[in-house]
Amino acid sequence: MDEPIFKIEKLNVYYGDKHALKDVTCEIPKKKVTAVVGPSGCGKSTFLRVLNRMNDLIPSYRHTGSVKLLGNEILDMDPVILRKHVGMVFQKPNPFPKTIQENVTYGPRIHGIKNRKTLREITEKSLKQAALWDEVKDELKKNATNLSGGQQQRLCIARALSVEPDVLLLDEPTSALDPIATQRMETLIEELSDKYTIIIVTHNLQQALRISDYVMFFYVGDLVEFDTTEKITSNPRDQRTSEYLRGIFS
Ligand SMILES: Nc1ncnc2c1ncn2[C@@H]1O[C@H](COP(=O)(O)OP(=O)(O)OP(=O)(O)O)[C@@H](O)[C@H]1O
Repeated sequence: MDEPIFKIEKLNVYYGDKHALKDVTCEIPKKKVTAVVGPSGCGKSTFLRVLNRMNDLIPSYRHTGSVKLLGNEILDMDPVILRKHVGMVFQKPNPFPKTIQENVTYGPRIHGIKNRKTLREITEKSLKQAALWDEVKDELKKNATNLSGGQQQRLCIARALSVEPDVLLLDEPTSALDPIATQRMETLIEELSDKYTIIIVTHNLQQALRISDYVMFFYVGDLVEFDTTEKITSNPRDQRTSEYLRGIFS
């Protein structure tokens, strides 16, 4: 296997006394789709949010152990730089109440890009990658909040892609979308995985199995099993994984 994008060793996460992730050790492969699954409250979102330090602002939060992005300890990195490499898209589409173009160029501007032509090129490239360009190319100056839910979510993907990250973290990105928008998003995720590492939390097990190359199964803070989707579905090692996949609990 190539060098993993994330190397995680003995990661323990606490919110006050709550031990939310227990001794998690794993390596996340580059340019693959890894789905994070498990019952409610097992630590999926916590795990995802560790990876770009989104939990840092929670006063009761602390973690021990090591999380390395391409060999660099993320706690030693400037969070702004970390988040340039590790973008995130949330459950509910959350475009800024600004124009479509301003949404996409927000990140590049923060990172010092001012040239208008360059910003226009980034806008087009990012919107094309997010499969939204054809729908919005004539209305880049319109307010993003007028877009449909599915379009807003693809705009959030374009906004994340505009700073050329290595990793996209997706936290239940389709749970607020209708079935057609969900299907478009799934196709998009598959396309993007040629260029980006994608780590997706989803409650929808069928979706996880459809779109992922690897599956991580968490249960009450433990990483019970992490393997290729094929192996996990055909021959899970742990009985809890097998029962979860068979829908015995959810
Ligand atoms: N800000 C917080 N403060 C205290 N406890 C928290 C906080 N966020 C999460 N937890 C707790 O940590 C555990 C893991 O939560 P997390 O949200 O990561 O689970 P999850 O698997 O993503 O759940 P769900 O599928 O319901 O979204 C839960 O017991 C939760 O109550």
